Amino acid sequence: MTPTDGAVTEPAFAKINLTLHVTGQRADGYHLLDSMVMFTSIGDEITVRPADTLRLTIDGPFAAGLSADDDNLVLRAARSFGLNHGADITLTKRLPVASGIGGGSADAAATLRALSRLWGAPLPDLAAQVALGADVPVCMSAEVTRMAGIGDDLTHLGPAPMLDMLLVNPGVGVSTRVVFEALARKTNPPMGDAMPDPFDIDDWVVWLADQRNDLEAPARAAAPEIDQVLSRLSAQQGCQLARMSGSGATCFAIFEDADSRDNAAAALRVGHPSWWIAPTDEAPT
Ligand SMILES: C[C@@](CO)(OP(=O)(O)O)[C@H](O)COP(=O)(O)OP(=O)(O)OC[C@H]1O[C@@H](n2ccc(N)nc2=O)[C@H](O)[C@@H]1O
Ligand SMILES: Nc1ncnc2c1ncn2[C@@H]1O[C@H](COP(=O)(O)OP(=O)(O)O)[C@@H](O)[C@H]1O
Repeated sequence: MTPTDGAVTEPAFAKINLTLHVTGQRADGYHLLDSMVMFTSIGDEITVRPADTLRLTIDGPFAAGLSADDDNLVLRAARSFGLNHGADITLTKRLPVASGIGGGSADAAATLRALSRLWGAPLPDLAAQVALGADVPVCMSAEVTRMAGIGDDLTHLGPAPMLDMLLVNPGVGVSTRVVFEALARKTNPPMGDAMPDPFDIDDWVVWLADQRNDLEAPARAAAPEIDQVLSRLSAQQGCQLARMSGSGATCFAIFEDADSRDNAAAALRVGHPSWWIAPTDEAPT
């Protein structure tokens, strides 16, 4: 890539639901959420270049799990501008597919940002973003965000605290729709109003210990491997908290420091060569 080929690159950071409280269900079946969302520095990447027609190429370690057909969220995002413009789009897929860390939604959001810059066009509105995926609006920014409604009511809370995080996926794809449908009780308490000190990770850990992911139980029933991931993560030295993100199956753990996180990653890789194990930290904002 040369700086003169007109390329625009946007990161599609992994989305982590630090909490995910399901507080109700709408008449159309969509669930109401109260979720604390943050982003990590690991993620997919979208690059767009000027072209006459729309084309998508996928590379990266998880490229084989996806096809570049019209249903790909990247191409759906491009068409949502309602313009007949072309672009050569490259998606570098580093996140496992259907894994509770918003890969598809983050890709769609990054595509919207990149094409808005390339085409000089305004971003599609909130309704158009939600139509791509309920998680697309929150993925438009990398800030810590309290997400309510079905994903369309956002309160941005600023940059994430500095933290040392390990993401682990047991290599099992989980359907978001199936997990929501299997949730036994649809009305559960929201997070409450007391919030942690935004810059104090110890305060976050104490606060998170009192919060929940209501989708963890149905996801664990669908994919029992999640039990093993959570118990292995919790047993690692320096692990302060381990929990599932989104509808699973990716779990995250917050570690005391980068050394204990990296030691845990090395230990888990030995016992579980097929797991996706990604040491990471907070996304830049
Ligand atoms: C559960 C969450 C939490 O952040 O994340 P992931 O597990 O997908 O990462 C999201 O709400 C997922 O958002 P997203 O993956 O964009 O969902 P969509 O494509 O719009 O919907 C997928 C399926 O989940 C259900 N769904 C989604 C969002 C929501 N608030 N209520 C729902 O019931 C929908 O009914 C649909 O059948
Ligand atoms: N660019 C994309 N990246 C990931 N998944 C995509 C993409 N385009 C379409 N999909 C489809 O969207 C579904 C949800 O994927 P994903 O967003 O990764 O799930 P999750 O939000 O649970 O991590 C998958 O079944 C996948 O086939």
